[in-house]
Amino acid sequence: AVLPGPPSAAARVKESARRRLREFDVGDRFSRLPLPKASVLLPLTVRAGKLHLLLTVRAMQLRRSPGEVCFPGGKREAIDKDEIDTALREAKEEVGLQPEKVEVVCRLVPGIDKMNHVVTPVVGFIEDTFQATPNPDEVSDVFVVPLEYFVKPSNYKTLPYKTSSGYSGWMHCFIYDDHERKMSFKIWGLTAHFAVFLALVIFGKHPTFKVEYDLDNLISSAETNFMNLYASIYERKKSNL
Ligand SMILES: CCCCCCCCCCCCCC(=O)SCCNC(=O)CCNC(=O)[C@H](O)C(C)(C)COP(=O)(O)OP(=O)(O)OC[C@H]1O[C@@H](n2cnc3c(N)ncnc32)[C@H](O)[C@@H]1OP(=O)(O)O
Ligand SMILES: [Mg+2]
Repeated sequence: AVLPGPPSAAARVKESARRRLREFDVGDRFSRLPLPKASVLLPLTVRAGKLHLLLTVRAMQLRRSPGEVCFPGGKREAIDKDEIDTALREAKEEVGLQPEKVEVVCRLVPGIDKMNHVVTPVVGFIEDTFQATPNPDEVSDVFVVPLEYFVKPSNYKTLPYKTSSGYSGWMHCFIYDDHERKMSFKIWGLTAHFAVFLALVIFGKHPTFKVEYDLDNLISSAETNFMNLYASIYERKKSNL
């Protein structure tokens, strides 16, 4: 019999990421919150020995967030049995990614979008050979960014935000220059929030900018931040009844 050889560099990069990600899996712990739901897929791929994230640019004719950078994803539909189903269904619709070509690793702590959807990030590995076929109704472009950019950016600023429920904070804003394609992409808000958290989880080191987490207790501080935001919306919803 042929013995398996040593794992390739790419396989080792994936294995250490997988291990870190599993420690942060929230499973279905946030699945029963009484707010509408959406999911995004955080598609990870290894290129030239480094982890990269695939992102999309939303079509200009979309009603919500036209032209903004986001992950493949969308609102939950009745046929979806969980957050993972939603993310995979949307990724197929938007960029032609076949669900069976995704190795789903975990669900991370959710965020909340402008419309008060609980948005669950689902992390999965995709093949380095994947060629996106953007659905022009929803996606105008697809690009990849080295995951390390989200802890060590060369063009970064913060922007203030305040939700309608009165919760305020800072959001990250990255400009990523894709030198090969001679294009720049602005990644901010909820999408940047997920990308930064993913990079913190996987690399376990301090970023070059300030974050609203206790980095020594990343899991619990991420959950506390989410629950504070959630509580501000939930309290407000109740008082509007
Ligand atoms: C502390 C805790 C954390 C909190 C975070 C703090 C950080 C920052 C907070 C800052 C907070 C601010 C947050 C910021 O914004 S920040 C600004 C930067 N932008 C972002 O980060 C993007 C964030 N948004 C998203 O990722 C998505 O919107 C999510 C995933 C939330 C929803 O997904 P999505 O929006 O993608 O939903 P969809 O894919 O189901 O549907 C999309 C639309 O497409 C229509 N459609 C479908 N099929 C077709 C078709 N064939 N032909 C034509 N049209 C078609 C369909 O009817 C729908 O239309 P409509 O119904 O919308 O009109
Ligand atoms: Mg979408």
